Amino acid sequence: MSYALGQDGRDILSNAGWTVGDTSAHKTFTFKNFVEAFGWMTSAAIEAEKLNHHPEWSNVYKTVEVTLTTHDTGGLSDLDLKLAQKMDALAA
Ligand SMILES: C[C@H](O)[C@H](O)[C@H]1CNC2=NC(N)=NC(=O)C2=N1
Repeated sequence: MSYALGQDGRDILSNAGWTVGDTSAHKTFTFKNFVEAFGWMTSAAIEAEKLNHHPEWSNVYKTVEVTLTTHDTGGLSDLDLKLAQKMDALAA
């Protein structure tokens, strides 16, 4: 189950560097090199699977573009916030 993200949750994402739109949040993660980027994606994928909540993302060399949205609800949910916080912690 997930619930629509309120303004408080949207502010948390925004303050953490995510660009928050009506129905999604976006962030560009830049790493030292490809191995760091792909290693982070591997860790983030495991966390996503645990949450049963999956990112839209793409990788070019050391950059990973991430968009989070909840397809089931057609907008941002608490699961997007949870995954964003996991991703940020793993990148720190
Ligand atoms: C059946 C399964 O729970 C759903 O398809 C899950 C899987 N991962 C998901 N990931 C995302 N980002 N949004 C969803 O709505 C979603 N739904």
